Amino acid sequence: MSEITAEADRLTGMAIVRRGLSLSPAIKDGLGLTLVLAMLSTIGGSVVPILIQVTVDSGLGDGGETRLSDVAWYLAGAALLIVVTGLIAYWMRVRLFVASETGLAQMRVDAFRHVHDLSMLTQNAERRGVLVSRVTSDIDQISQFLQFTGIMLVVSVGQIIVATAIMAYYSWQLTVVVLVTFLPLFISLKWFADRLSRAYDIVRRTVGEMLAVIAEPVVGASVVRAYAIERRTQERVDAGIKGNLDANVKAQRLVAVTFASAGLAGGLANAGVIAFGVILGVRGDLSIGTVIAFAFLVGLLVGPVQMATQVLTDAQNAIASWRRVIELLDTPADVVDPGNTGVSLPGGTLGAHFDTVTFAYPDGPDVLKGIEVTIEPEQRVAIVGETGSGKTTFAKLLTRLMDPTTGSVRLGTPSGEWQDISTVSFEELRKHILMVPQEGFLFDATLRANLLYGKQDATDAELSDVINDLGLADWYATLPRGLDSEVGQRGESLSAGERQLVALVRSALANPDFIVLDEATSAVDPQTELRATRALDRLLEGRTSVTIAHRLSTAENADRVLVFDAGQLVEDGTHAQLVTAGGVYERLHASWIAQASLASHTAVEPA
Ligand SMILES: Nc1ncnc2c1ncn2[C@@H]1O[C@H](COP(=O)(O)OP(=O)(O)OP(=O)(O)O)[C@@H](O)[C@H]1O
Repeated sequence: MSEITAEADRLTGMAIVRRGLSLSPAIKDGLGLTLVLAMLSTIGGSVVPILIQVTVDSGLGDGGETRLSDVAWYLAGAALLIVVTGLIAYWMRVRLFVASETGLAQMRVDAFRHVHDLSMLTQNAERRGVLVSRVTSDIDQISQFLQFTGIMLVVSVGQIIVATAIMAYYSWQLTVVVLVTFLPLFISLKWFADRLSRAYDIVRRTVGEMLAVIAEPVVGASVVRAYAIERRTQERVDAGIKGNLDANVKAQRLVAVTFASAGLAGGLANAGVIAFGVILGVRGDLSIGTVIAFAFLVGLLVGPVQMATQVLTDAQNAIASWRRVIELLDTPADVVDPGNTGVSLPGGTLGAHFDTVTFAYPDGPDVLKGIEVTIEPEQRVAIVGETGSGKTTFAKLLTRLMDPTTGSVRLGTPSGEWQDISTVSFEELRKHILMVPQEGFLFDATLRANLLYGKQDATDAELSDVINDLGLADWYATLPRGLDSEVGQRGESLSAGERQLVALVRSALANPDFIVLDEATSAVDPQTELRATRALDRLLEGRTSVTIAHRLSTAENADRVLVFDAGQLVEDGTHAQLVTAGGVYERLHASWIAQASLASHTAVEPA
């Protein structure tokens, strides 16, 4: 049984980057050349101040002699250099973009597939949102880092090194002046980055909270209106928006401080350069061109320092995101698909055998204990039991949505072989056994597209045959646009009963030999109820079925009733045998009868 692993928690930042790159090898494709281009464009940009110096000095001329033709050449050279540097920067960005997007697209595909391989346990409701955000926003964060911040880091570091080297070549005294001015900022960068990172964490958290308080009343609009809680809802929304605004303002204040500090340091450095430059110039140690070039070189330091805190924060976020995606990819799939190595199931209608099956949810007690039972082919079995007795767990094990903790579940025929379902490929298994939920999930598409989830390549003729066989032709004829009707998000344009019918048609299209059904509990109108009962009867004909029964009639009409109590199979027989056996079933049956008579009594009572 696996939870999202914490293995990646132990990796250092660099190890995460290495692991991340090995999972998306396309990112590294041609990275060497891209880095060389990045360095070339940096050097190109840094050479401009040198050209300014030689242009100014030869323009003003040594000893009063002006060489205008040289100035023209230098200017032409500078223009050419700027154009070439621009082209190199463009080429570098395109290469970087293509490589990182290709690599990350692969990572998205891998992560998405892996989410599907995880068992229903790992993907339980509250984790689903987290899993989706790993595939989407976490990978976006890495992409942002690789395409912008990461290269900015390389370019910025390169720019600082090259600019400092050129400064040192011109004048070590002025270089010391500049570096001393920037030193306090360099030292405090990490402190700023940590504070900014924390501030952004709060921004992200408040974005989540804000979206939740906005989305909830939209989804539950009818409840908000029914109970007239618009004001309270609006107050919660306002508070959510305000929280996000405050967090953003706080984070942006920090950004503004770093920007202003770098600008201030640049201004001070330039003032120092001019002051000391004049002194050195007067002594004849420095030319005017060199002092002007220094001012430009100081400008080359300001940009990287202004961006440094942002770069460090983005780097931290990207590493955290990479860590989360790696954790997801490292989580072992606990229900493993044997794929091509899987065995086939025998032909003919299948039965099932539970061989001393025990099951416990992660860190929980055994919820199924030593279940030993054989279900014959074509048998109609009803499962009954109190809530929490283990009925759904039994059904999930039977369809391999989860694997038993101990023991095995097999499918086969009494005369043929029995195969452990963990050795059968998912594809083969789904051809034979299918779990029909109370209501199928509906996608925002046409009714036809939704039905075809049962069999993607079914023709229209096949589809209408199945609908006719289930006796549902009159139902879809009542829909305004027949099979082309749009069902809306999650099927909201259909009634609960119609959504049940969709689940039945899908399963009939899939045509398995064995159906495991969670009987619908939601009340529907009598006409749809009748249709659903008739369709279900036809669907189960000639098939083996196990139904989690919530209705009296289902248990009464079944060939066999299995009664669960606190994770144990306590009774096994027909309705007639069990209803007077003095056990759990007799008690349950009595309470069903009582409920049914209460319901009919209330129905005829005047209001
Ligand atoms: N995802 C889960 N994680 C942990 N425990 C679970 C999980 N799902 C079910 N259980 C526990 O396992 C036990 C059996 O649950 P199960 O859903 O199989 O019962 P059930 O008979 O189908 O109940 P119901 O009729 O209410 O659906 C219960 O105690 C339940 O709390």
